[in-house]
Amino acid sequence: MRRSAAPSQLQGNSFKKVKFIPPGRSNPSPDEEITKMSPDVKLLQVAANKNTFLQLQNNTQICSLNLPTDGSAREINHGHNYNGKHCLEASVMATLDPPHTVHSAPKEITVPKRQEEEEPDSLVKYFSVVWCKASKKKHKKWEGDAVLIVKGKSFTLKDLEGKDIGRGLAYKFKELEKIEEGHRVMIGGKEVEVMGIISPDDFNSGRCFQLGGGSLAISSSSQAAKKCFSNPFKSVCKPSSKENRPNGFQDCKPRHDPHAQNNNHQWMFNKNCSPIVDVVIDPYLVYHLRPHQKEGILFLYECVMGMRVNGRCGAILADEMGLGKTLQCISLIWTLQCQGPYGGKPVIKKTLIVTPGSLVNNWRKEFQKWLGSERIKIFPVDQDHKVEEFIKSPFYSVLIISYEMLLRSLDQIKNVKFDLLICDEGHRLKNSAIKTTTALISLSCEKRIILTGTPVQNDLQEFFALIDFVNPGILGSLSSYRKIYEEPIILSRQPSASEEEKELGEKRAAELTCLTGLFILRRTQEVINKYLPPKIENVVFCRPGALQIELYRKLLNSQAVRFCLQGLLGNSPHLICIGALKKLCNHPCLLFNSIKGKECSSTWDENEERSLYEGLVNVFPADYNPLMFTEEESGKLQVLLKLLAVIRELRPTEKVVLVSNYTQTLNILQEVCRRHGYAFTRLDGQTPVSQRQQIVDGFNSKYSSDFIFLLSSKAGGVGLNLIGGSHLILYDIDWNPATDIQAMSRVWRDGQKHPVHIYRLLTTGTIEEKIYQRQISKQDLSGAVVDLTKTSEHIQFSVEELKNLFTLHESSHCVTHDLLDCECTGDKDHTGDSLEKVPISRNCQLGPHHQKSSSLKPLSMSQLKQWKHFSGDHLNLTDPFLERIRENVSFFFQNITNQSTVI
Ligand SMILES: Nc1ncnc2c1ncn2[C@@H]1O[C@H](COP(=O)(O)OP(=O)(O)OP(=O)(O)O)[C@@H](O)[C@H]1O
Ligand SMILES: [Mg+2]
Repeated sequence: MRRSAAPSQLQGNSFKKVKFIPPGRSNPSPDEEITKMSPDVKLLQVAANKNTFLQLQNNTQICSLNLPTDGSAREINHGHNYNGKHCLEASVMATLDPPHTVHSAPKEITVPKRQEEEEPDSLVKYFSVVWCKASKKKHKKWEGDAVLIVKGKSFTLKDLEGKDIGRGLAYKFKELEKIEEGHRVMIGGKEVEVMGIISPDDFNSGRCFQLGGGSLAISSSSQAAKKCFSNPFKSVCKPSSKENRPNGFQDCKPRHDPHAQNNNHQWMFNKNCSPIVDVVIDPYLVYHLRPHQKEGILFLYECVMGMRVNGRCGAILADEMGLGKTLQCISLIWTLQCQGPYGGKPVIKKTLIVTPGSLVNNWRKEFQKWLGSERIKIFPVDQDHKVEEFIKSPFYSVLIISYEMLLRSLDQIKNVKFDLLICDEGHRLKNSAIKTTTALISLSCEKRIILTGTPVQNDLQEFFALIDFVNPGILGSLSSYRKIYEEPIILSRQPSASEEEKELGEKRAAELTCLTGLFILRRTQEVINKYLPPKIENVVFCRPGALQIELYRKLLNSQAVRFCLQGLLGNSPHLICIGALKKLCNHPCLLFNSIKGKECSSTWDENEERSLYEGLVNVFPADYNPLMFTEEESGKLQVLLKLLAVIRELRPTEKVVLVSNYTQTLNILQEVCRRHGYAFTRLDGQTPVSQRQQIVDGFNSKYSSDFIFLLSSKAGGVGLNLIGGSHLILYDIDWNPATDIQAMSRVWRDGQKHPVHIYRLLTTGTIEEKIYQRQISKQDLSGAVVDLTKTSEHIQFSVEELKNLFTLHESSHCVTHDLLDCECTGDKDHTGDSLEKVPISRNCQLGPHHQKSSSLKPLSMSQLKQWKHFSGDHLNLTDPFLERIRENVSFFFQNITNQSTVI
């Protein structure tokens, strides 16, 4: 029989194909490769083996990067530093349950119930097959590889993208048991020939689809990290034919020693057979590097050099905020720009760093901080420094540009040959359709790094986009990824999932984590905790003012709210109601402004906003002037003022970062600063990008007289260092815990000299408490919230939830505490069991075994219970700041991290 054009004939069947050869690259036959192995290369290996191979040394002065040329180097890299760890590290990123969209899962088998009962599970078998349309032709022209699942008496045929392409029933039971290679079956109009057996493990993990899908160039199994330096020829078998497989497929032996020295990297990158030299990081930098940063640089080096995944040069560094991703990249750039493993020749000449506009100058400053101005010539693009200048001058090696400017200068940038591309805050590339992503994809640079402090596995499709950006095609096409990974994983997380579906989903998730863990690294804040001062976090429940309560009641009685509670959510009136309540919590004058603004507006939506605001204006005093607002009208504002006063008094040299999500609220806070003579500076969405760094530097400077930094968290939170402030007050709460966490991370980071105090202000019994509960309750950590781009518009509310949201709890000191099932009455310091005893539960797209605690994760209810907590009436408050504000506070939660750190 001739099997012309069947893919299997060219490369062996799907699970026998050569591994580690990325799609698109030629896949030379093993024999060809072996004959190419020149004596020179062997000599070179000997030379290489004599080299002191590259390890991260404990000596802070020397940090050299490994070049994997022999087995020992392999062990150092992956046995010691990363083996298995990456799967673990990568897993830490995942935080959330599956997104709300539920995809229909591929149904493996549909067998009538009665049959299923008769057939034992052990009869599920998997085969790799080739298929073609049924015909009477003698010489078959096979059309493709596929996976055949035989369960009981039923067949399912899946193509290598995971799609069902055929189903069948019948066959006698005994015959089914005998299926082996060479066997032919007819399924749904297709003729199928069995090529080999697939182990359940290979099927469950999805590996049997990978290579044939033209996707993964990575070794199989959880040992992937270790194997990525193994011989690329190791899995090679001759195309299947009965002659050379006398004992059946499973006895098939590799033709070449899988443990032989790996020269693959050299084959690809050292064609001139240059001598191998150690790549050593500048001791000037090493002196400052933290251990996790040394590890991170080694990781980035291995990724961009194509050492972790053969021929793939992308990486995602997803360290939590403040871990010094910038310094790690600067070290990498400086190292690669000066040297390389082959003949010492530099690996890169030009680097492109794309970053949010507000951070262009931060990058410049960091380069200056760590390398001074002489070593490396960087070119930050701003109004006065255009890309043309960079292009014309051979002087500069690093171009730093904002995402917006990149789009405008794309044509010019495309003409420059960049060897390394770094995308800071790169989670924005999670949408492959947006212009920025397509622009960056169009750049030919192979070595790509995404930096992000935000977890990247919240949404499996966004995850795919990020992975596909750094290592294009590594997960195959989006459609095959969906079938093989996303759908089974999501399905397995549904409450209705069967055991089988759960197992499959978990295995696929584990496999995906392992594969991507080779080039994703995430470390949590804990690795730098020991370098940081203590952090005292407080959740402060502020009693609402009398006017606030009256207006709140009135709003809840409005027709608009009643409509919402009847489930009439057509034009999203609930969002308008929520917005009004939130404004009221910040200050009644904001609500007043909205009412007046709408009265004058011709676009006032008759049905919704009018019915919400009806009669409200009468609750305000007749001569109410929002510009003359008083501080007593808002519970939170009163607390804020007392807090500012006590900070000023007790810590006269310390500064405060005051955060709100709303510009209008910042206006009020600014007015309050003015009234009380507090010097302030402000950064919000309107602040020109060119001025942002200056404002930040000004505040951080010890010579600055500014006491307060007014920050709009959404506008400018990401990436900023505000270590000049040691008190951070979150004036309002966002639905999305990530926004708040981002803001909080601005002050508690490397370089902070003082103990950090964080105050989160919530109005007792109101919607703010509900949002907080939603943030921290496990159930609500689902897809919609932990992502900076998601807002309340993305959250679906049931009528029940709205009922709860639209309730004012006037008699409670703290509804959140009431919900904790805590026995205490809040009359003394109360802390539950030690925090360690409480399992920290995090929901993760990639499964339960990928969970790890982290200080930057949203709290869970059970964790909150472990915080010290007490009511405002508590007599002996030891914290002098809390003591001063207690009068307006009904309840406190407090947690101290790093209490023992000596600063
Ligand atoms: N080894 C170090 N020693 C001292 N300071 C350091 C070190 N590494 C980084 N820093 C400082 O820590 C601060 C935070 O670093 P960086 O801005 O790079 O964090 P990041 O990981 O990018 O965080 P984000 O996700 O918030 O952007 C910077 O001021 C940086 O200079
Ligand atoms: Mg950063």
